Amino acid sequence: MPIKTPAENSRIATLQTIDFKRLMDRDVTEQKKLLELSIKDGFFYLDLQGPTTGKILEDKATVVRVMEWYFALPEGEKMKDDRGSHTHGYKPPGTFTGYKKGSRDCYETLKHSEVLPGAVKARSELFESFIGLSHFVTKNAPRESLRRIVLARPSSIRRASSGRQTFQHDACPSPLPQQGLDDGMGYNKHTDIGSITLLFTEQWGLQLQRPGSSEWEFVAPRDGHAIINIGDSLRFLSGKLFSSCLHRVIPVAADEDRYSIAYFLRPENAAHLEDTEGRRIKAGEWHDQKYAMFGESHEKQAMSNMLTGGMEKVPVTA
Ligand SMILES: O=C(O)CCC(=O)C(=O)O
Ligand SMILES: [Fe+2]
Repeated sequence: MPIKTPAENSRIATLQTIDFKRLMDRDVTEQKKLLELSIKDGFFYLDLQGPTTGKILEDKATVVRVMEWYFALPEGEKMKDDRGSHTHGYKPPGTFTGYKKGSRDCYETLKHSEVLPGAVKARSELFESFIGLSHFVTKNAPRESLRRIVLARPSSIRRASSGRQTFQHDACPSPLPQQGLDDGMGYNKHTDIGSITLLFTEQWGLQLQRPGSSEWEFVAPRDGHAIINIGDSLRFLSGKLFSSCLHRVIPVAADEDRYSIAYFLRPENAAHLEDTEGRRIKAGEWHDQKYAMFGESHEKQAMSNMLTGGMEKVPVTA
């Protein structure tokens, strides 16, 4: 089935690409580019084509097929994996706010951090391989390069980190054709909590707002590439040098469900951060408080900088 694209007059983000292999080879030009992009955009493509990383792309395609099967299960089946947790298990749609004021999200997720959720245990070999590769890709290339370059601020970037894989499905609610696309709920604007997010999606829907801009731009899905974005924790650890770019997901087609896979690399819970308000806070506390905020009303969210990581106030960089 052809992939649905946004309306013709939509803005599409022009994002730069980092080559994974060059980063692994410690190519200084690529490291410099990564640093510049982390400061200016906080969002870029990661080219994963080639013999070293081909397996992650192969695994990803299979994982998407398993997700199509999983998310089509009856709600009661999926709820068996609901742990009421932000780090593992199933999260039903409507737990968070949607992108439109007053709406709830249409996003259901299956999260894995230590133990594979019951429903996908039978595919443990596939999931373990994919998760291991995601950790390798985020930790050994972007994070290591940033750490090496920002040696003037080595403190917490050097800390151990952990990761979590999230399998996501933006469900097309069944009465949507009657409601019209505008009522679709997507995923409300936010910055990511952790250090680095590795995102795979074959479909449109993701939008970003460049630091300092108020325009939403679509991020085009690109074969052979992951989308990387810097999260709040790494921005805080860099002394707010890096950008944790604001993004959201909106429905693009009334009759199309959307799938994405995110690997969230984050600092260990005990790492010290200084947040948007200058508060000293541990990474684990920032994680828990921000996740709680995702569930609050739009009014309450608007009263704090937490969801947007303070990025709405960052002036445009040249
Ligand atoms: O589904 C997507 O493309 C992005 C999801 C996202 O922003 C998130 O899970 O933090
Ligand atoms: Fe996100």
